[in-house]
Amino acid sequence: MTLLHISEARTGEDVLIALSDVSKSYRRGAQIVPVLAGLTFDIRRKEFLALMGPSGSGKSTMLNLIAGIDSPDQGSIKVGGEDITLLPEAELADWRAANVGFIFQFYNLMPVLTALENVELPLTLTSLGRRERRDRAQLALSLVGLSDRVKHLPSELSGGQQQRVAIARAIVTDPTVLVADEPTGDLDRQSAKEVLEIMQRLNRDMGRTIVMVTHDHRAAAHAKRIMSLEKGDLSYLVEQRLE
Ligand SMILES: Nc1ncnc2c1ncn2[C@@H]1O[C@H](COP(=O)(O)OP(=O)(O)OP(=O)(O)O)[C@@H](O)[C@H]1O
Repeated sequence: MTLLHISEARTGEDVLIALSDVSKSYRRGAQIVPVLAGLTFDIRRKEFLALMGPSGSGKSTMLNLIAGIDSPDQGSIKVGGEDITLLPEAELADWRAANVGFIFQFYNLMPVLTALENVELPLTLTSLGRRERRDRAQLALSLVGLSDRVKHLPSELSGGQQQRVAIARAIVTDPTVLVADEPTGDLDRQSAKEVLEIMQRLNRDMGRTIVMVTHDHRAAAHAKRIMSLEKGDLSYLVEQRLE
């Protein structure tokens, strides 16, 4: 394991996501709070990146920018060569639906829908027919080991199982990138391990690009690369390569 400065780690090869001079501040009353200041770094295709750092250091902000949920004040964010900061809001929403799979800490499943219906939901925005949607949702659920739970409601599933349904929902549209914000934050150690092993498999065996925010070193150890966003010096990132 080596520790190196981010600028030395940039190879330029097979870059999927490129942040260039990205800054973001929030306004709190009359005060402007800078969160990200001139951040430049790349995420390669098929990367599994864990983003760590102290509370309030801007991890979720950065994830939201990469996912097109939020826009920077300055700088460009290119995903697959397309600068998403230039897209108007309506186009950005379409871009997100087609390119980003979200995994949240508290699963965000629809309580009145079954596991299968939850996974099918993002496909209702596509032109796929009913049969095709169902087949894809079933396949996604089988990839997370839940073929025998398709008809269960979220309330009939454990936390770990609910998060696996959420992962199936995130991959069912075949997105360009999976973003996960504290995906194991609400899980016991065993369920967390199962969820992380599924994410690892999606990355290693299926070439999924994953960006995961986590506080947990055990969770981060499942990634291929760990970056730490440091409070105080917001543009400084430390990278640990785990390969
Ligand atoms: N919508 C918002 N309006 C105002 N301030 C915000 C907003 N979102 C985030 N912030 C502030 O920006 C800073 C970074 O927040 P962010 O959620 O990105 O940090 P984080 O590293 O993910 O923290 P945590 O680990 O606690 O989730 C914090 O000081 C937060 O209070």
